[in-house]
Amino acid sequence: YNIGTMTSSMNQCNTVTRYLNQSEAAALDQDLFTEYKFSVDQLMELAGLSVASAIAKVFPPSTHSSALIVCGPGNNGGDGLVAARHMQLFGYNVSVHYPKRTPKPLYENLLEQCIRFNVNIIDKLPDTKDLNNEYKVLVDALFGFSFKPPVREELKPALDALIDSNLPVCSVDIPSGWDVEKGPGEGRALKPALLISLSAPKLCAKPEFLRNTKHYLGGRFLPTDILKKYNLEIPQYPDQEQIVKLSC
Ligand SMILES: NC(=O)C1=CN([C@@H]2O[C@H](COP(=O)(O)OP(=O)(O)OC[C@H]3O[C@@H](n4cnc5c(N)ncnc54)[C@H](O)[C@@H]3O)[C@@H](O)[C@H]2O)[C@@H](O)CC1
Ligand SMILES: [K+]
Repeated sequence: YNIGTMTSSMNQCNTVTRYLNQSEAAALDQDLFTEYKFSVDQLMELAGLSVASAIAKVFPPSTHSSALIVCGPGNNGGDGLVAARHMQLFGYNVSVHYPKRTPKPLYENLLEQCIRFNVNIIDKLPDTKDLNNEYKVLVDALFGFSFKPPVREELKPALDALIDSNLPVCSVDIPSGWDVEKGPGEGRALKPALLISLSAPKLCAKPEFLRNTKHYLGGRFLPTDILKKYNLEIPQYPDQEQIVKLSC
């Protein structure tokens, strides 16, 4: 009896049965802002903190000291800027590449905070060989649930750098370049080593698309009524942690 209990708790698998489609992800986001009166800054801070926490769990600073975060123009990029600051506090040596900057106070302030926390801002990405030599882990904060493929020319070099590198890539919410509902598609696609789904997993995070990808859930801010409204059952977060491991 005792052994059985132990085995089953050791093999415990956290799985989800419901995945959000693209319009549900956007609608849930809107509900949090309009009905629950959250500001973007609040949710982005929690999202970015959970991203940094999952990365530190899987690729800790003791073995993966030097990290490069590639940030896109939307809120996914904002999550990356927040994660950059927390990772710096966790002991990483963090660099940020932020090629298309959105001129809004939220992003400008997050970038300024990065600079003040000694995050290194790099305007030009090194070639693949130098990238592989200079960093230990990459963070993909290019596109989130609002992305529609194919990627436009202006951000293609940033996505290509993530795809071409042989470093582990940690994707924020959606592996960039993937269809939010249909996954990586045919041909050349990013293969993240780690995906951190935020608030609830989207369809592209189904296990069939994540065969060699570790999967965590973060963004611990969903009220019970939202879970009910969207028919979501998410695993329980352990204790006070910001993240919960999905899959076995
Ligand atoms: N409710 C949640 O779970 C929360 C989500 N957050 C983050 O917000 C993300 C969604 O943010 P947004 O809605 O701002 O959008 P995204 O960050 O997903 O991307 C939108 C940006 O990408 C550009 N873009 C879209 N398709 C493109 C293409 N084919 N080629 C080049 N550029 C393209 C758009 O012009 C826009 O600037 C989520 O994935 C998550 O990371 C968090 O910040 C806060 C809370
Ligand atoms: K991403």
